[in-house]
Amino acid sequence: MHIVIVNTIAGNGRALNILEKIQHDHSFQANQCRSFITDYKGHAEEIVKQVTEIYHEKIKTVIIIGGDGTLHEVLNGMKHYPEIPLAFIPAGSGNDFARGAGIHTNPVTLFKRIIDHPRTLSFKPGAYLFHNDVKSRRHFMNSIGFGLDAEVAYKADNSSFKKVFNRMRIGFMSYVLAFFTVLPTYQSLDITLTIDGKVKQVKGAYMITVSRHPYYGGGMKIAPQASLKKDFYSVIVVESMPKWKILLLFITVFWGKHTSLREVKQYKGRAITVESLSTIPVQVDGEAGSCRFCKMEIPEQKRMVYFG
Ligand SMILES: Nc1ncnc2c1ncn2[C@@H]1O[C@H](COP(=O)(O)OP(=O)(O)OP(=O)(O)O)[C@@H](O)[C@H]1O
Repeated sequence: MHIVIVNTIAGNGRALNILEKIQHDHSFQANQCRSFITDYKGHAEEIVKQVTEIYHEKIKTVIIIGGDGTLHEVLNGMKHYPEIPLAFIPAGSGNDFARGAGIHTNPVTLFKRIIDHPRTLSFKPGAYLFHNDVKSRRHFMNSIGFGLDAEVAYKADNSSFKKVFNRMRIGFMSYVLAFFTVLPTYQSLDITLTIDGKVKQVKGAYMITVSRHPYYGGGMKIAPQASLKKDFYSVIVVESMPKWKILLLFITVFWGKHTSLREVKQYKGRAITVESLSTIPVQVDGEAGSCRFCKMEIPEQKRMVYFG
């Protein structure tokens, strides 16, 4: 049995169009595919949790049609079943995971290949927790960012212009606009950063990003050296710099050239902790919130992803 999870609002309705196309395909009808449509935020995670608990022995693949937010939910909904392969048909507005994993194929062809002859990628997602409580441990597959990027993600998600840009298929523009709104009043961060046991005091940083692959924010190449094939994180620290230089960073990041700026430092590690005396903005796979502590580790278990 193949489980297909569809987020109706992802990519401004693109996921639903893709579902309609693949439902008419012979592979869908001939291969015991059961589709589930999300009705609200967090629903994908609930559906997958229930379905995998009941049918885990019968499920061949969980196929997601949606954006990175849906993938994040599904990854966490089935974290107790790492042996069940995941497949991702990108239909969001940002689709950074698809970029990082090299998924480019057209959706119907991708679906057929997932069912018949999938190529596989075996990778370790990131694991994170906010309260040093292992029960609250969750997974992420793109990045966790602290500071400016999280503030921008929050602003973009809660803006009226996001829907307009998504409808025009230029979803990244909502981040561009949010960036220019947030920058003038943005306050930098004082953070204690620990990478594999080595402690660094980071004063006046604009942001710290911990990545599993290079992309975020709808195509910005924030961590050019990160790769899903490597079992460590790429950590980018943007130190204090004049605001005009932040603009330069914002332009060059689309090509991954921002790392040549003196204030941009790159590190790598398997166990990362970010701590602050005050509450700081954080984004996990694009979902914005706040925290004072975050621990990120590379888990033991790998997750199999099918793609075309
Ligand atoms: N029916 C629904 N109504 C409202 N929100 C939903 C519904 N179904 C899913 N969601 C939420 O929609 C959010 C956005 O979904 P998703 O990230 O998949 O799409 P996207 O934002 O278009 O893509 P990307 O993250 O790649 O930019 C997720 O947080 C998800 O929980």
